[in-house]
Amino acid sequence: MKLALIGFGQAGGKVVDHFLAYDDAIDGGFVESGLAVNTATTDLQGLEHVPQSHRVCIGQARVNGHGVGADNELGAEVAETDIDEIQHAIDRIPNHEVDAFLVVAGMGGGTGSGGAPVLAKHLKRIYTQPVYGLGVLPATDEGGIYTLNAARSFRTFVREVDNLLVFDNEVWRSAGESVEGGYDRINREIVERFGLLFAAGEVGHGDHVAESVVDSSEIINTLSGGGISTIGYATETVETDGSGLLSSFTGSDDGFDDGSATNRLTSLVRKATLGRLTLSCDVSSADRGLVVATGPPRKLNRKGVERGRQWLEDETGSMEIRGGDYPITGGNEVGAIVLLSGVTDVPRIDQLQQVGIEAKETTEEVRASAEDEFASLVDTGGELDALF
Ligand SMILES: Nc1nc2c(ncn2[C@@H]2O[C@H](COP(=O)(O)OP(=O)(O)OP(=O)(O)O)[C@@H](O)[C@H]2O)c(=O)[nH]1
Repeated sequence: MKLALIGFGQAGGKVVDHFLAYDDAIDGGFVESGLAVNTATTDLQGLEHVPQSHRVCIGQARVNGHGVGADNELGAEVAETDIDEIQHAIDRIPNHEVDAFLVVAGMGGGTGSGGAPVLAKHLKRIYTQPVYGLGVLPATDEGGIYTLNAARSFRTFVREVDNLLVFDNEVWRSAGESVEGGYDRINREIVERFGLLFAAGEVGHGDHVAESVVDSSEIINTLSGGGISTIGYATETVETDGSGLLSSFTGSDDGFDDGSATNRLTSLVRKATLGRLTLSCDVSSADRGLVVATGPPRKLNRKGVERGRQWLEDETGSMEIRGGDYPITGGNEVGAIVLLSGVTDVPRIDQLQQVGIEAKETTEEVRASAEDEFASLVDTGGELDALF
């Protein structure tokens, strides 16, 4: 499916930059346009693939190109004030070619976490296409302000988008990795999972007609109904060097074995679902799901996808599990992407919400005690007045 990608803030911009590179590398055709919006000019300058004309610096009057320093209320304010500038850049996207918008942002900073929900709300008012969010959660040791920003912004972002796809930095970090090196690797993991999913819905890709190609309406239907989504992905290397010539005459295989293809796909679907998800959750709490088998067309079969799909139906107890293929010629990996949508049992989000509630209570306590102090000062003032 064709996406208009809009990266908000530093993390958002970098992830969109990676999406553009990935789309090119796999010839995916799922990116219609990629934009980056930021309050910091240096972040915008650091991008490699987003065209200059698609980089929008907002909040110049307030922060003069220096970022909002993790103040997400300020991030939201400047996004509201400068929404016309962002719209101006979006106007250059051929809107009729776009199946959906995807607003990408780190939830822990100021610009993206404040601005992304504002932009999503605006887009939903203007366009008829779905508006999805891709929210990156901060790692837990990044500091209180990041967690607090994420806790506040998450609720708003979920409310404003048609579905919030989530990626949790905490789960994907590796010990001993530099921050920058780590982000580069993590960003590749992000775009591989979400990119393959969206590329799968881009009908007409490649020259092979799969048994049951996933199309964009299946992705849209799985995401519709709102809430939050997570993705699992697993791959296996396969032999692809059978003799093509003879097999094309005999109709026999080039190493293709229906039974083992079925088994392979079924176990890949299990691995993808039960392995590391972009956001950990209780799989049985998913409301809807989509299974996509990727890889060389001759290694994919309908039965394997169907078995995997049925297994996921049993795991989730949901009747809304869809399935299909995304054939990729030339590779030697078979994979399964599992999209779980409308998940509700997510410990990480409960933890974030708890932080949000505690922060609100602390703020209220601080305010109440400040008011008490002020009142007692006024009282004392009254008593003092009476003395004179
Ligand atoms: N996955 C990933 N996360 C990132 C990356 N860069 C920053 N982050 C995360 O994003 C959060 C910080 O958000 P940023 O996008 O840097 O901040 P911002 O939206 O630009 O806001 P300000 O810097 O406050 O103006 C932190 O939780 C980081 O862990 C990245 O390239 N990839």
